[in-house]
Amino acid sequence: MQSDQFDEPRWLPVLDRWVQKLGMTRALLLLCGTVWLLAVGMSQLAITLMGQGNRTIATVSSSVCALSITSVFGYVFLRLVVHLEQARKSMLRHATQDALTGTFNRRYFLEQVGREWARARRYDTACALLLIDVDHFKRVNDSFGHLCGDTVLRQIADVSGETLRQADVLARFGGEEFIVFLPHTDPLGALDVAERIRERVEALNLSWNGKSVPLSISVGVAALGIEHQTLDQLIHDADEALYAAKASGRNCVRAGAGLLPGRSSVFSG
Ligand SMILES: Nc1nc2c(ncn2[C@@H]2O[C@H](COP(=O)(O)OP(=O)(O)OP(=O)(O)O)[C@@H](O)[C@H]2O)c(=O)[nH]1
Repeated sequence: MQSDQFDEPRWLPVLDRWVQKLGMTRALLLLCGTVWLLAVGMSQLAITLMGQGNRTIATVSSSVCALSITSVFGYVFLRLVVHLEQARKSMLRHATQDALTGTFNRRYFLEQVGREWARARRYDTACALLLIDVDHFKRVNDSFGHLCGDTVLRQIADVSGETLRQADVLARFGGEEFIVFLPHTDPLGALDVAERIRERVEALNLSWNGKSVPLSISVGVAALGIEHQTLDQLIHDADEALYAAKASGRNCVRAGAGLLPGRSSVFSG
């Protein structure tokens, strides 16, 4: 997970307040006037100190003053650019990521996958969806505390992320629920990915204050078919499959109706 802390120059809020108070035009005029007076004053001082009337000294001292002032302004400008870029990245993270797990958030998932899903439908390519839900998560929170619960969510996000391909999209869909979009993946491939994630979560072996935390997930799988007119319908199928996984005793993978006609659509833990 990335931190939202960034190195904000301390003078930036002061500068901001100052510009707000005076208005941009007046602040700029005041700044230019001060810099100009400073430049003239410094070069005059240098000329007086180093010998009056000497043209070479005057030229050198004015150049030194101009260079120092340019350096200060260059520094301020560069820090502003760096700060703006950090702020932009931080805003982007807030808009797209879940703060706890570092996965994408629900809003970004629906936006991003909405486009990919439409493309898959349009060009008739395979794609699938997984809904992952932590089993008895309330018990984990109640027995080990919310900090442990948060760690569980992070670990499940990490394990899922490590199992997926780069083109797959993983997001936190709700409290203890994750969603995965698998582009160019047929039903068998999707079941395989779901089962691998389930196995890896089961093997996590997390202990909290010396006690082992029982961990498992249930996964519902749905794959794009002609009956899916909207992304919501695909999600709904995955949700029904997840419900079936919970009803079958949890810690297992279930496929949506009609995903694999004529085959067993069950993987069990
Ligand atoms: N630690 C932590 N807990 C959360 C977070 N978001 C949701 N929860 C908790 O997740 C729990 C979900 O509980 P339930 O919906 O009853 O589900 P469950 O206990 O996992 O039961 P099943 O899904 O049926 O296996 C609730 O206790 C929520 O408070 C979070 O960000 N951190």
